[in-house]
Amino acid sequence: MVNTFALVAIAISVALIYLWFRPNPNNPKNLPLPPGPKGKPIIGSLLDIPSDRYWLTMDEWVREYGPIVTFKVLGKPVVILGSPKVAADLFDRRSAIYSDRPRWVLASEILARDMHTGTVRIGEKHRRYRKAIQAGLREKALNSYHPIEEKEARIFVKEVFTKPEDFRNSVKRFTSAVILGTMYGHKTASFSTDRFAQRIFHSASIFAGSLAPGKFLVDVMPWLQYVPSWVPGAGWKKLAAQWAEDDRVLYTEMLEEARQNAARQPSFISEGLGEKGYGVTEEELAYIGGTISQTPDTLMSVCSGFMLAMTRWPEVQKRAQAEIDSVVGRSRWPEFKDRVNLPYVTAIVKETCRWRPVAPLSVPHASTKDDVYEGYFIPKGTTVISSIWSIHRDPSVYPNPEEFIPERFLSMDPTTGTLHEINTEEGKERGHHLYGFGRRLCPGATMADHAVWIFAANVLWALNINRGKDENGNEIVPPVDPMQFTSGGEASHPLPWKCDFELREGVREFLEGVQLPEGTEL
Ligand code: HEM
Repeated sequence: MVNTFALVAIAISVALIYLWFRPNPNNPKNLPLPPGPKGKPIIGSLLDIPSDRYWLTMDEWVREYGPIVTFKVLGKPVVILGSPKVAADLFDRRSAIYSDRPRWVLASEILARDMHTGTVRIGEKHRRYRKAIQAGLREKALNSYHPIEEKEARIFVKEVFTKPEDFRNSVKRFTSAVILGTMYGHKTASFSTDRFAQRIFHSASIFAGSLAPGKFLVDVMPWLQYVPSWVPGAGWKKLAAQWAEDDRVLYTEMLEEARQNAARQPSFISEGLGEKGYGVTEEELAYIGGTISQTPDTLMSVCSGFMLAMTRWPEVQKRAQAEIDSVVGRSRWPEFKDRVNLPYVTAIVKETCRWRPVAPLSVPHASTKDDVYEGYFIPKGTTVISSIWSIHRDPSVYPNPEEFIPERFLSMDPTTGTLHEINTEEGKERGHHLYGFGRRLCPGATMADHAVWIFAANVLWALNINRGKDENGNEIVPPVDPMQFTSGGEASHPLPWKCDFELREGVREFLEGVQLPEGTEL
């Protein structure tokens, strides 16, 4: 009897040892994971990732271990891609494998009820949502948004000149007005009085916060979602349910507003309603709109980054103004049609996106198949992060990466002396990777780029952004190191800095012609 038990115990032990150590049939040579920090037993590198500006830690790992790094959290590998080549190899060239998202219980399943285009898992639903967005953002629609974008950029100039102390809210108003106007046909009043503007920023900050790695235990231990909310420590469930309900109400209200505005101002959402729509249900359309309504926050960060760079590098500002004055002149505002003749302004926008990327770690992807890359094994289900911060600092692609150098995106024709846009090899048409990669590439990238460009062109034409002064009247050079940018969440914004706005020649009379929407408080 004892012998039988012993034999069974031995057989089970041998089977378990075999199962534990057996070679993975997809990794018969037992290739290693990409190199990286060892971490601690069981928890791995969980405690090595600070809650503050964690992209800087990941960037240090890239510098130490190379352009592809692995760290582990509770036994699960996370891979960081830290060069343009590696990111393009995996996310673009192997997009069939690397286009899923990790499972986010709080952000995706609870808050977004599995209908957020950016967090939904790869598959039929994701394809349908992307198709809907692409249908809504086709070239004709993007061109029809130009009058709204141009008008809002001029309202920004008027507002910021009148209330310079409140310029951060004016930037928020500009980006909200562009998105709410084009997506819903909504006329945005002041940031503080508008019906939707503050709510979309609030919703975006909760959503971005809920994506922060390790912030909510339920993402590490999904079973926690089934613990009743009266159990000590499960109070987060009530809060999450409230956030989810606030978002549902907001998205539904905005969709209804688009329906009412359809005749006066057709919009992305109104075009998607009804039988001819985009092939999604009305509820899904509301959530697609909801996903997009979170983008004023990221747009605001790029526009503020541009203003900070102009304060810090006045010589760049002057050169751009000289280009604008020679092409546009002083008797009209810059328009989209000028873009082709303003390569230096375009290069400033690109350099802003490269220099201080608003999403320094982009949005994580996940793999759906075991894979081998450059002698390393990457198992199915691995979370793969593109460290845009590191990618935009690869000195072989972007020499002197800490310097703000728009010229890196330009070449000069030696015979005519005219400037032309050039793009870096892996950055393809944009020259940077702010908008991500592959099948998850931001579908709003062109629209976002238009909004930032028209903002930059109009601000440079109308205003000098001057440095603030200290109590002795000396100019304050604004600090621009990474600590001057907010931490946490997915988006990083410049912290407040001192600057002044001065109207350029002949602009005052143009401001009189800028009509402010009803409800605007100046
Ligand atoms: C400066 C502004 C913006 C930035 C920096 C930005 C950046 C990004 C990034 C990094 C991603 C993830 C890419 C990846 O996973 O590889 C993304 C996804 C997305 N963006 Fe944007 N975006 C901006 C504006 C917009 C706008 C204006 C729209 C729509 C009009 C938009 C719609 C989306 C959607 C729907 C996704 C999810 C795509 C997917 O997962 O398939 N974004 N964006």
